[in-house]
Amino acid sequence: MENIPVLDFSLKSSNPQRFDEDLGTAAKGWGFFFLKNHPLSKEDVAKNFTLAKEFFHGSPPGPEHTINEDNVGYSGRWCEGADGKDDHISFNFGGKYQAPMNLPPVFAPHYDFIQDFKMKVHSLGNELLRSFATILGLEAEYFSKSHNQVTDAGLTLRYMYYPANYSPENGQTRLRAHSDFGSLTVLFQDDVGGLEILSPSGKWITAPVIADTPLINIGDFLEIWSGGMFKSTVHRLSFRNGSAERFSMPCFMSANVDTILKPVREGTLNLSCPLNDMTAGEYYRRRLDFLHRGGDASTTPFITREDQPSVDVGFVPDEATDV
Ligand SMILES: O=C(O)CCC(=O)C(=O)O
Ligand SMILES: [Fe+2]
Repeated sequence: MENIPVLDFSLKSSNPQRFDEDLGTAAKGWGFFFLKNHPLSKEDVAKNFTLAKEFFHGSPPGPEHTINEDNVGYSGRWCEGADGKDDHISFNFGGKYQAPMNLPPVFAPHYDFIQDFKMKVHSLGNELLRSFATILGLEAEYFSKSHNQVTDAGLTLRYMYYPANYSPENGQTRLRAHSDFGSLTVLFQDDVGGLEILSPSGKWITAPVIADTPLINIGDFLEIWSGGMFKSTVHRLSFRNGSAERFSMPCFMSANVDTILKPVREGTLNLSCPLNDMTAGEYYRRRLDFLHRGGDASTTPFITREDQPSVDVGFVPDEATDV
């Protein structure tokens, strides 16, 4: 039985070398890990879920799609992907700051709270980026200095809702197989669970839910910078977990828009992706266009690795195993 690693963030101060070793093993193997003893408060996380619930229960699921190019706004049911068939709804608070008066009434009074929470998740992400740089033999600030939350791309907070009475006949998936296209993702989920992850041996595994313990995964940028050493692992949600509604909150950390996407060491890229020194901003924009604005798959950068299926362009229907 394969298990997703659980890392202890308290080691980062008490035994940093051990923490970095564990992080390196997790990043090279699964590309996913749980993080216990992290600095984000239960109360803050719970408040975000309360806001998300109030918003999604209050506005009827519909096809409206108002998400803008800064990744801010509402993305309606069956709207995402080239064929628009994934069954979920989301509200994104993109990296750039948004004026509170443009927010839906449920969120507007909590503008400061949401911005503050994004800053806290971003600080945690930067701590992890310092470890990733150290693991690669780079100065600790190598990655974190190109991740600015206030002046640049920063962190996108996404509230996600998977309705209970979903309709597989309308779409095939709740969330199709994909890799995340930023630097790293911090995912909070409710106790329904159901996220499926492609394991190092190529099996779909349903991730367990561990209370107060976010799941963190490597995104495409870190995979590229590390020359493919750290894995940006494919994950999905399919229609096999009963009919319970589900809420989740992924937080996507991205790099400053002008950061070049190429391996930190010349000639080490062991994955395939049409990059040509593309910037992080351009990569992100093209993947967002594909997701939200019917972008052309042939001009969208997707990573392919020998051990992972081609992603974002269809459903991979084989069953997952619970762990
Ligand atoms: O809802 C989830 O648990 C996963 C969300 C996710 O993978 C994404 O939005 O990229
Ligand atoms: Fe994802």
